Amino acid sequence: MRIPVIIISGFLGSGKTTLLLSLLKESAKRGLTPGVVMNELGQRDVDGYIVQEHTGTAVQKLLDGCICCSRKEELEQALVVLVRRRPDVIYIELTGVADPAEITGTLLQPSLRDWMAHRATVTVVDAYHALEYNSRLSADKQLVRTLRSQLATGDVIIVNKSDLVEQEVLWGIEKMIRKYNPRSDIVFTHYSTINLAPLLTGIIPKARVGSPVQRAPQTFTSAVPAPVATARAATAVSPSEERHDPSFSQVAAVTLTFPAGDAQLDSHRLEAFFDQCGSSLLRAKGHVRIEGREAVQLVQYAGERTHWEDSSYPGAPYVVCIGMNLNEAQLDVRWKALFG
Ligand SMILES: Nc1nc2c(ncn2[C@@H]2O[C@H](COP(=O)(O)OP(=O)(O)OP(=O)(O)O)[C@@H](O)[C@H]2O)c(=O)[nH]1
Repeated sequence: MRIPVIIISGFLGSGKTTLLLSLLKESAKRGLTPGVVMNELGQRDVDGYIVQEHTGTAVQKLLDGCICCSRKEELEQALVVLVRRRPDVIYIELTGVADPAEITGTLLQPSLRDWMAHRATVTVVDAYHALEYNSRLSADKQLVRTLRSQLATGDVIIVNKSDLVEQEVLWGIEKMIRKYNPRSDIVFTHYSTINLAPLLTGIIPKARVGSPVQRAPQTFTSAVPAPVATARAATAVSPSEERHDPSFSQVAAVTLTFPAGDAQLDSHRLEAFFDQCGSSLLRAKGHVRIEGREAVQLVQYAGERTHWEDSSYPGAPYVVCIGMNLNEAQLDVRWKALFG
């Protein structure tokens, strides 16, 4: 039986990793061994660390560029490696600027097509920004096309962060989605909480192949799932080589590091730093040391909001900023001033 592949697509900060974490927890609950491929625009593996920290799942990481166009061979190689481990299901989380149609094409390569089969593409939409992105990103025609393709190719479209908008906005988003995709399931969520059963129905652990397939409800309408225990699996990390390919579209990532020593940041100043970047900053994330806080902080800036969380990240602190036409030199000057 070919390994089912679920592709998670959606723009920057929409809630893809949040969905992946739910899928991994649900997989653990079902006794499934998942294989995970994650792609990051930046050089640092922020999301991969989050996944390992929360679920202990082995992750194939492809950093510093988008696998959708220029780096398809790397995805193919990563999948070939994964297949050898015989996972029950494979999840591929794309960068926010990747076109999922390109990835389904890769799955049909001779080296892969006998081993895996595309099961579904789930596209996550950020309800807070969905309606304004068309105009905000209009200077980047390639990106606008990609965002439309993310909608057009989604078998399931999750309109996430619905807690941040009014009902009328959700209706507007539904109308926009239907323009590009008349057939997908559309689910309105917060924290990407959907009924995962339709995605995972029929996928059974290898050890149980031959036993009857469990029936599951066929609707995506979700209730909040009960907390589940997550299995700690062996962690296999494949850091990518340092590469400097241009990102797909005009969106690019800049990595900012801390000065040597025990430098710490003031959390309010870091939030102001993000805010002052204006609309050119689409996403920022990293692991930082913050004054007055014992634990390393995972900082996430998405949708003009900054979220903080304790982390056990052991490495050198950093922040990855992702945006359109970011002025790297200016950013660097402002960043250094934070430590003054
Ligand atoms: N208010 C709110 N925040 C959310 C929701 N879903 C996710 N977030 C937060 O939004 C931020 C981005 O979520 P991620 O799941 O990392 O988004 P992503 O699409 O994986 O981001 P990138 O891979 O960096 O593009 C995190 O701080 C999440 O906690 C939601 O429904 N409501």
